[in-house]
Amino acid sequence: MTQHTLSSPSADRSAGERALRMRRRLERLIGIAATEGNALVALRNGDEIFPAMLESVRSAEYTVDMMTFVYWRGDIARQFARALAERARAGVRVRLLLDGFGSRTIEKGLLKDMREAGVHVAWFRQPVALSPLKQNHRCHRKALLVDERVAFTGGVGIAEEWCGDARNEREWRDTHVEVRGPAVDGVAAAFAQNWAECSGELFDRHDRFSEHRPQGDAVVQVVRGSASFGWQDMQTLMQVMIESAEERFRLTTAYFSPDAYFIELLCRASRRGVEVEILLPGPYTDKRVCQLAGQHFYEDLLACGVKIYQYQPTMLHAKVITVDGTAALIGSTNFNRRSLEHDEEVMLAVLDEEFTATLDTHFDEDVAVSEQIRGGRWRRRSLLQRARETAVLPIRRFL
Ligand SMILES: O=P(O)(O)OC[C@H](O)CO
Repeated sequence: MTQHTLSSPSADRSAGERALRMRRRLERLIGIAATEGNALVALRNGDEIFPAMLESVRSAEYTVDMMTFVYWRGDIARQFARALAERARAGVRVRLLLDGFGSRTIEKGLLKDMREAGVHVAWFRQPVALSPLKQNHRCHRKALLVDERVAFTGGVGIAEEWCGDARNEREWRDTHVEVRGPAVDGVAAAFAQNWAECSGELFDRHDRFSEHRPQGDAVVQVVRGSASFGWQDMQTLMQVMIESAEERFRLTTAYFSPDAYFIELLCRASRRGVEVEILLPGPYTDKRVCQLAGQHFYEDLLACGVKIYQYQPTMLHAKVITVDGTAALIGSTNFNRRSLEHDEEVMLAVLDEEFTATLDTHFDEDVAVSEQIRGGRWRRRSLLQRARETAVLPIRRFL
């Protein structure tokens, strides 16, 4: 396992200044104020994530808003449907927003049961009868909001693949976060934006617009990515994080296929002395085409000194970044062009050393069961592998 320390006296002295600089860069370039007084809990893998989410739903007294890209099958899909339906029957306003592509294999019986119980279900851009221009823009946000006081976001989809504790290839590795405090509003706004498009309603009498009391010490900015042409806030967020790194930039992503611009930003960071570490899926990946598109850049990255690890036990689906032990990103955004340019996303930028340290510990533990890609060996990869990397190039802007 690689051990890292960031605790030189000068680093300690400047941690607060670095956080403030990062905060001001993000606030002025994205135009959304960060909030203070948030409490966050990092949840690792289905065994921690799903019980926390379900318990929260079951405790709802007023409102439950849930949006997901993936709602597939399995017992966990039925547990969520039952919990949402039960709350709707109890008089809670329950709204469920499903992406028309990502959730197309949901059991129709569950939809029927939820609707009969009073759950408001809406589809985000179902491919049937949708303009081809909109087909490519998916709702990739994952959010659960309960009673305006707690929000969850991260990488998890509702399907049996995410159950368990990453013990084998049937249990995916993922990270979610539970947040309380004023940052809940940012996640709520991400839900409201997509719900309004799909249902025609923005809010109703169940929304209390209650005030938030401080819940903790974390400073959080909630950044929304929205599908459109041109430069996106999500790209600004990534660029600021990379360019603000002074000592260490760590990226965990399920799908790594950015454009050449972001590869160059990573290389530049490494060249100026930042330890850049990238943790990606290995032998178990559900989208080999994305992996190949990213592998096309491995040689360039390795040549600049970037460290690349491939996770061995199962599919790695988390979307987490940490910078200098000071700041962290967590949410729905992959480090690919689909997330940075095409889809609706939501990401928390967290300025909190304790929370960042927890995610760094997860990173260390994941690296311990990963294989590092070595430059010499990678350069000797097979012609077939090289041909496959080249073959996916024409479609990489959609990955
Ligand atoms: O797009 P993500 O990162 O939510 O992952 C879900 C995948 O599409 C599953 O194939």
